[in-house]
Parts: sequence; C-alpha cells; structure tokens
Amino acid sequence: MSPAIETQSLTRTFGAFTAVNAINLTVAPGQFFGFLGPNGAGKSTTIKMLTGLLAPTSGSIRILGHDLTANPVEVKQQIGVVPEGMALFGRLTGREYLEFVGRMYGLGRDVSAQRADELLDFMHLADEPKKLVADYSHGMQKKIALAAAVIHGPRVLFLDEPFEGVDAIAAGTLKAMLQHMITRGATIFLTSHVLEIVERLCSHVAIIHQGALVAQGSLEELRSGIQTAGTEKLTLEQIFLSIVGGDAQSSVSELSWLA
Ligand SMILES: Nc1ncnc2c1ncn2[C@@H]1O[C@H](COP(=O)(O)OP(=O)(O)OP(=O)(O)O)[C@@H](O)[C@H]1O
Repeated sequence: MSPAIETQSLTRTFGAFTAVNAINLTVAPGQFFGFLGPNGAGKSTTIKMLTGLLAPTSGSIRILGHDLTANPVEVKQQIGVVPEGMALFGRLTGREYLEFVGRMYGLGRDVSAQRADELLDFMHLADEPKKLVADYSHGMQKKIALAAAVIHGPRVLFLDEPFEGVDAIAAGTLKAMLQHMITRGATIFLTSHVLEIVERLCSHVAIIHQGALVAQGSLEELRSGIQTAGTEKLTLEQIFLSIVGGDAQSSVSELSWLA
C-alpha cells in the first residue's frame, strides 16, 4: 500500500532563507502522526505545502500515492485541513458554513445538511444557530474549522495546532473525533506544542529543527535512540528537548535585571 504521505527532498525558501530544507517524510496509512519542532522550525510551512496551500521550491509530495503537483484535485478531494489561522468564512452561521463547505466538496444538498447538523451536535455548537462564525469564540472557531475539515470524510487529515487556545472540554471533543477517525482507518498529521497530548494520541512523530528533519519514527524508536543513565521511560518532552536542545537555566541567568 502507498504511504499516506511521502515527501522527497521537500524544500521551501523565502528569498535567501530556507524554511524547509530537503525533508523526506513518510507517514503510513492509519498512523496518528505528530509533527513537532520549536517555534519557527518549519512546521506550518510544511503543512501548507502538503495541503497545496503553498508551492514547494523543490522536491516532491505524494499523498495516498498521488503526486500533489500533478493531481491536485484528486488529492484535495481526499484530504482535510485546518491550517494555521483557520481561514474561515466569518459572515456565515456555523450551519451555513458547514453546508457550504460540504457543497464545495461535491456533496449533495441533503447529505451536506445532515452532516452539518450531526457535526454541530457533536461539537456542541448547535445551541446558537444564528451566531455568525466571526462572532464565535476562539475555541468555537477551532471546532467549526475541524468540523469543516472532516465533512467530506477525508482519508488524510492535516491539523496545524488543533488544541491551541481550546479548553479541556473542547479538547476532549476534538480528541474523541480524531480517535474515531483513526479507528475508521484515516491518517492524521498534526502539529502541536502540547507534547503531553501528542504523546497520548500519536503513535509516530517527526521532529523538524531549523528546517531540517532531525528525527522520525515511533515513540519507542525515538526513545531507544537516546542514551540515558536511568531505566525510567523518557517522556516525549524529554526526547524532544534532548534532540532540539534548549537550556532554559542559562538563558534565564542572562536576564540579570529581571526580578
Ligand atoms: N511568507 C514568509 N516569508 C518569509 N519567511 C517566512 C514566511 N513564512 C514562514 N517564514 C519563515 O519560515 C520559518 C518557519 O516558519 P513556520 O511558520 O513554518 O514555523 P513553525 O514551525 O510553524 O513555527 P511556530 O511553532 O512558531 O508556529 C520562520 O523563520 C518564518 O519566519
């Protein structure tokens, strides 16, 4: 079976700056995949390229066996995305927005309406049917963005920081939906700085640092690549810090003027 996501030497430059540098990513179908990296490492730039929102400077992307550049429509019909900033249509109600997105994906009027209702119920967004998406709170917007990303039943879902600014109840709802999709055979590729959530949800991770892929594999594979003195199982946070560095103590000691 083809990988769900496969890149070869994927690169994106902005002028003289290389944001993503020749990365080779492989995500198998059905994996719950966490894409990690410090601020500015290149995660959002990579997701934008994988979903056709930003053209690569060089390299190739295959999604479910299809070359994204050669078959953009075929690929886009099978993927869902919640990009950085969510890109919602604010002047519609949640229901109007979901129905509109469903119709854009080619669903019939009735199917779009039924799925919109089910998703609004599932996301606990059905109580205020007249409210415009622009007037939703940040967490509500995250939920409607995820609902819109899944209305056509995508086989691969890309999520840029889905848990950012989301309360514990909403996070529980989002996690339940994602787990449901995984049990139904979908592939999920997400970025998150909340490493505890990634550790709980994801079976595989990759770490990008200054545009380069510095680790990729199952959590166990990453763990076994790190030498430790003790026998305690390393957390994902410990793995992450040991791979991308980060010496908080010495940085703080430089701020001698700070009380
Ligand atoms: N349109 C652009 N023009 C110039 N530089 C850009 C552009 N988009 C991204 N970059 C730069 O590319 C680098 C990677 O940015 P990106 O948004 O991919 O990082 P990220 O890993 O998602 O970071 P964060 O975790 O902070 O969201 C950064 O240095 C950023 O400033």
